[in-house]
Amino acid sequence: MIGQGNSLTRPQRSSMVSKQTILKRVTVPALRARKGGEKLVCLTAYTAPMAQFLDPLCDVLLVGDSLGMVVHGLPTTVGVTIEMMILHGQAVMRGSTKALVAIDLPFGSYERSPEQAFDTASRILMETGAQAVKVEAAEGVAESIAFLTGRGIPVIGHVGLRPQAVNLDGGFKARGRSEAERERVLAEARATDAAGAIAMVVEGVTPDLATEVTAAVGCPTIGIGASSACDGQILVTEDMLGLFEWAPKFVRHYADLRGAICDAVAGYAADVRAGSFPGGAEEYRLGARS
Ligand SMILES: Nc1nc(=O)c2c([nH]1)NC[C@@H]1CN(c3ccc(C(=O)N[C@@H](CCC(=O)O)C(=O)O)cc3)CN21
Ligand SMILES: CC(C)C(=O)C(=O)O
Ligand SMILES: [Mg+2]
Repeated sequence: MIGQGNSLTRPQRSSMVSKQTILKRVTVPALRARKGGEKLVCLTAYTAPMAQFLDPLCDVLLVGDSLGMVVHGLPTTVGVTIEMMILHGQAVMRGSTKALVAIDLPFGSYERSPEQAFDTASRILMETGAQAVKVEAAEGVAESIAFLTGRGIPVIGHVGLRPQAVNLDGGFKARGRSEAERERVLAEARATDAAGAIAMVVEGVTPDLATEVTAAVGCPTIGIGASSACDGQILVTEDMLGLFEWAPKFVRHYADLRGAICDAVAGYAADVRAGSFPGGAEEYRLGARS
């Protein structure tokens, strides 16, 4: 009954989903329509302020499970939890209005069965308001993609280098350098597409394999370390900004924010030690209001 719960008795403008709220974001059909057309611009986002910067410039914001490594200092993405994805997903939704927001299902939260995948995906969409989830799509996961799609949940696939399989692969290894591998990635991509995925990330593959995958599937491909043959590109934002301590070979650095931060902090430290910060402009005065 409306009016029973505290959260509904005093509606907050920002959290009430109006017709406009959903319509002003990039929609799933609009995303799908970009196949072979204008390139899709995608980046990861984990926080509200970063989402605010990126939202006007991007088609898709991905709350990637890379946040475990980039923000939480984990060695791989295997330790990321559903709760972490929800907390960061909520922050990104608060900081964005226009981009389609998709959230990675973390390791262990979807692989067992279509039912497990549905429970996790529906919970994540319900608690964040995001539009889509992303799954790392080994061939066996295609059944779950179809199960979710058939029940109203848009799914983005992720083929090629699958970071959640790092323990099996013995590292983050590029794909498509042998014929057997090429066939496996192509099979994963075809199964993901046939299951109804709205798009798929293609990670860490050779340019000819990226070309072949992009031609073989009906949904847009979003490349990361997969050449310009894909229908769009994604990078981890902290990598392209030069904020993360290491970066894969496929990253281009568009800024050196580590350098900028170190310079800024060195300046602050020097001023504090010299007693020159705070100065007059940064002090409160008796009787004055500002
Ligand atoms: N900061 C960050 N950026 C990412 O792109 C990223 C994450 N974290 N975490 C999750 C996954 C892991 N990813 C990675 C991590 C390392 C390599 C890497 O070192 N690759 C080797 C390729 C080795 C080979 O040739 O097979 C490289 O030299 O780039 C690639 C992708 C991509 N994702
Ligand atoms: C790099 C993208 C595709 C990703 O899966 C992540 O950030 O977790
Ligand atoms: Mg991921």
